[in-house]
Amino acid sequence: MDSSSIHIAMYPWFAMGHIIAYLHLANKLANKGNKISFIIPKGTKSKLVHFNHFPNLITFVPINVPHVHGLPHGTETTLDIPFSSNTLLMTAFDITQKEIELILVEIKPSIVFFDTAFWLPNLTRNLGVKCVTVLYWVITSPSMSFIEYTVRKCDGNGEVEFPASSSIKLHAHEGRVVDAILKNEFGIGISFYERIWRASTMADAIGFKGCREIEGPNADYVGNVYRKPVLLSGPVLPEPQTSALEEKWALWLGKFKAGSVIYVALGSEWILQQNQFQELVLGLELTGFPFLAALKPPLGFESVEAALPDGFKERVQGRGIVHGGWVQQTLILKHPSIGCFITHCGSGSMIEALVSQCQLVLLPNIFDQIITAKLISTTFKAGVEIRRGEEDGLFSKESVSEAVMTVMNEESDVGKEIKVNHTKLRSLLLSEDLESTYVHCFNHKLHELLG
Ligand SMILES: C[C@@H]1O[C@H](OP(=O)(O)OP(=O)(O)OC[C@H]2O[C@@H](n3ccc(=O)[nH]c3=O)[C@H](O)[C@@H]2O)[C@H](O)[C@H](O)[C@H]1O
Repeated sequence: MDSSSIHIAMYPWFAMGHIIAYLHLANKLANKGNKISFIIPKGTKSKLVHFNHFPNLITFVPINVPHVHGLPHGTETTLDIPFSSNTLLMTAFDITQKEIELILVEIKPSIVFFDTAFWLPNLTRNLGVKCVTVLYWVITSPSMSFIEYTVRKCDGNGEVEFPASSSIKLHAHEGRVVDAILKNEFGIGISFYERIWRASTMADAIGFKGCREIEGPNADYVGNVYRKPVLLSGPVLPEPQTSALEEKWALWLGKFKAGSVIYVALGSEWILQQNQFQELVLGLELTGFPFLAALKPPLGFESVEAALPDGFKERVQGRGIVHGGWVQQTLILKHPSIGCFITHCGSGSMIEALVSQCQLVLLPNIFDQIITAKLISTTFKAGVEIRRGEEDGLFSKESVSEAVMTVMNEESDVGKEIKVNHTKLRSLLLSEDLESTYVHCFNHKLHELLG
């Protein structure tokens, strides 16, 4: 490798949303001539190869996911388990410390990117070579700064000025989700926030997927709180996929007029309870629009078909599909028939949503998605949240239908406003030099970290 090239190792949390986002970043950094060693569970590589655009510069390093009591055998990522089991997978993730140390000693990277492995920086102290660690969050900086401010506001030592743009008001049910981040165990004997705090304290620098033009000074706030250098990679837009949309979806979507189909996907982790699953699909039926919902079967069900309301499949025959498996989301969002995307606001899906031409309906689940939904719906008015119960956070078929009809009625003031504001964000993200400038500066800062 020439002197301008860096050997970077990456070890993201075992969630497809993190792994895919890291691989998108790996492509951008490989495009700058860097060599990437991408450490992932051995069976997960097959799901990723078509995302890898620089096979000679990005090497997948397979590891075994240790078995932890309570985890189904063969579990590798959060895609394989209900959200409630994520803490067990995080325990397995923490047990990989020894294997990770052996890998790092062998490959001797100059920089390691990580996100929840708070113990990783310590492993790099004994490699015999200078090795810098970057805590790289794919969770948005407004979400992280909100959490940090919430903790400090409670501690009464919010000495660092909090970005006013993020003064976000949460509903009662949302507040409980945020509290869970601070209190619930995520891996043995440690909360998710404690994990964030240790990782942020131990890392040499803190990176974010995002840009100040959208997220404001939130990344700088987090850097100030931890007194660490902050690196922003920009939005890290997915490289065009090398594969084509599966024929069955291309043919089915091709039956409908442009902009008329609702696409629903809630990321790789969210498994709805049956009652909410049914309210969601009944809400789609109520809209009268064609729809494609890619959802995981509700808890306790082997298939989405088994969980559908009575008579639903017959009523929507030819107009609506509820699919229980993985779909090529970025390619579906590009299809001209898709006019509305109901998204859970995961950071990967949100970027894909913003660069799409769909109207956006927002249905967040976990804490960072809640903050992202507020940013898009309230700050930018580029999407509409589905109304939910203040205390229980439940939505109804009526509230699903109401949100879709609001954005799909482009004659209405709200529909027009959403479209105009979304187009502004899309133009910003796709503007000629935004991403290239961020990636160039990010790469330059990595060199600066190496001294
Ligand atoms: C960072 C963190 O990752 C988590 O991952 P999750 O999978 O839920 O969501 P995304 O970030 O949208 O990631 C999901 C990724 O999987 C892709 N996809 C998903 C479903 C499908 O059927 N086909 C696909 O191609 C999608 O295109 C996206 O790139 C949490 O959300 C968290 O809130 C988020 O901030």
